[in-house]
Amino acid sequence: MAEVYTEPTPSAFGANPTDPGTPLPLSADDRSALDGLAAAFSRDAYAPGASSAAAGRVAQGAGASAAASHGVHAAAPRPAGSPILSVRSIEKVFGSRDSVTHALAGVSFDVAAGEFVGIMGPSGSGKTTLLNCVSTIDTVTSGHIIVGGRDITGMSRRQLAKFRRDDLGFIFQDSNLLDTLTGFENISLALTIKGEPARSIPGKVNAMAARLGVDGVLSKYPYQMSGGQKQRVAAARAMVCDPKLILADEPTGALDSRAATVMLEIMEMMNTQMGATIMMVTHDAFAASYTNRVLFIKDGAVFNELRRGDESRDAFFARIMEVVSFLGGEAGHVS
Ligand SMILES: Nc1ncnc2c1ncn2[C@@H]1O[C@H](COP(=O)(O)OP(=O)(O)OP(=O)(O)O)[C@@H](O)[C@H]1O
Repeated sequence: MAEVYTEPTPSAFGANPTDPGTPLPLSADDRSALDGLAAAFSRDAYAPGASSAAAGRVAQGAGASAAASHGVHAAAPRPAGSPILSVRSIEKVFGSRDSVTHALAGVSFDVAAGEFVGIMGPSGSGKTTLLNCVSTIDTVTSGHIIVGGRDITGMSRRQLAKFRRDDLGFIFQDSNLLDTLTGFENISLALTIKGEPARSIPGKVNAMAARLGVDGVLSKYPYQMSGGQKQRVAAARAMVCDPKLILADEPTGALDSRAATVMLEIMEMMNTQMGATIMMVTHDAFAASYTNRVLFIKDGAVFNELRRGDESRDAFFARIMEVVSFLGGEAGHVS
């Protein structure tokens, strides 16, 4: 889609993110947006009054000297091998008595550090339920989910909130950027909520944006960005806190084929060069062909698994399509 340039309106951090300027007071809208994002990052532990404190820290972070901003953050590549995620015999039952759905009926698998894993399966097979359980949006009926050696199924609400904030990064189909914040502010807010010292925030945001090719849109608001730019800013927001695991839910589902390809190449780079461990739910075999391994879910259970190995992406795509066709052929190449 052609990008229409609109002069950015002054933000709370100045128009140029590399020269943040004097922080302006946040409007009531900005504050309520901050409340929303803080709640998303830390739903249960979020305390009244935290928004203004968080906003203050964002403002300080963005206003810190640009010189301090060169303490560039880059996630250290993690060696593949040890599992970051272990899913053990999880079941999820919805409803009761007359109307019971076994959305997950004993799912087990591991995701090793440094893997990029795709989850595919027909509609209603349990992909979203699985993602929701790993992301702690939902709870399992039985079984265990272990992330970074800790069983999240036994955590308290407060521990879960901290876990989501510290250990997980999210990329949704709709970028879920806050409309009233610029790209810079959206990314920096993730660091602020995590408690990152204000002086190191601009450097980390600018460095991550540069790696993901969105340094040119940091002063723009989401409505001034293309769909692909928004997704890449969302990816930068997910990556900037160096989470153990990035969960992506149809990250290219709303993009045209060109923007989808750029996004997938960025995610591949996040995995291979920046050490991100990624689990991505997708209907799209083309998107899945960028991963190292695809797990196929059917009727709430792991039905098949394909590993890419040294295969070309095209060859992997062809094998994925064979399984998709066998399962009912609802996924395919983005047009
Ligand atoms: N809150 C709920 N209450 C009752 N049943 C549910 C609920 N959420 C999901 N289900 C059922 O669980 C099963 C798995 O749903 P899920 O959304 O995980 O599938 P999916 O593979 O993500 O599907 P799609 O590809 O269409 O998004 C389906 O039969 C669905 O109807």
